Amino acid sequence: MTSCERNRKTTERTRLLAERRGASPAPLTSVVVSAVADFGVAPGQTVCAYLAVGGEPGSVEMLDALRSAGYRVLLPIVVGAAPLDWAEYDGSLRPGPYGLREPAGAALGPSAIGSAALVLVPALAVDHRGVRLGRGGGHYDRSLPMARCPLVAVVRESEFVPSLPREEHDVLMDAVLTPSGLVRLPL
Ligand SMILES: Nc1nc2c(c(=O)[nH]1)N(C=O)[C@@H](CNc1ccc(C(=O)N[C@@H](CCC(=O)O)C(=O)O)cc1)CN2
Ligand SMILES: Nc1ncnc2c1ncn2[C@@H]1O[C@H](COP(=O)(O)OP(=O)(O)OP(=O)(O)O)[C@@H](O)[C@H]1O
Repeated sequence: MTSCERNRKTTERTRLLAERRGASPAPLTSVVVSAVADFGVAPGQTVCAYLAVGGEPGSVEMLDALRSAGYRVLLPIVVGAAPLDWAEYDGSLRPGPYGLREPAGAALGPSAIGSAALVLVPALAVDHRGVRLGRGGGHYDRSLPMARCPLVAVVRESEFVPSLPREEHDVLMDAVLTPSGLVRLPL
């Protein structure tokens, strides 16, 4: 990856974050439950999810819908530049860094992502090959290699784009979920 391509990532991030500031909320409830079922994940199995911030699609209602459908829901905990830690979402949350809210339950360790049957990955954009653009901390790139299940990026329709700059550490997504539904990748 050249510094020119790295700059492209930064430019894309700035553009996408600005677009999100004017976007209408996308709480995603039933479409998420359908997508998880579409991958054959059964009630009782574990789904790694996230608590939406800064205009991301998703919501607390999305997490509650997954729990109501019988899934065990894990949420990420940021621990500096280490891989993400995880804890079960039991309905209680507490403030975390970057304006995030985090699960209040006991931390399970970074390897807990290995117990997931599906990971919902927050993203600013994803391309037709499955290349994901995140917020630039590398948190998911350090954690996703420990997952052994489908990885589903969650974005708005306009954030599902033909091509994004790709670095060697970027982990490819298996599918993209938008408010319109699930698309398997690569296209
Ligand atoms: N929902 C969510 N959780 C996540 C991520 C993410 O992208 N989305 N991350 C992906 O790696 C990690 C945390 N990284 C993050 C980095 C920056 C900001 C951020 O810019 N926050 C805004 C505040 C947004 C708000 O208050 O609405 C800010 O600090 O200005 C958020 C998360 C782990 N958890
Ligand atoms: N597996 C990894 N091990 C160590 N460093 C990594 C790894 N993956 C990414 N990084 C570092 O993290 C930084 C940000 O990477 P990148 O721009 O791909 O983040 P991102 O995917 O947009 O962010 P996030 O995953 O937090 O949403 C880069 O400096 C990169 O070198």
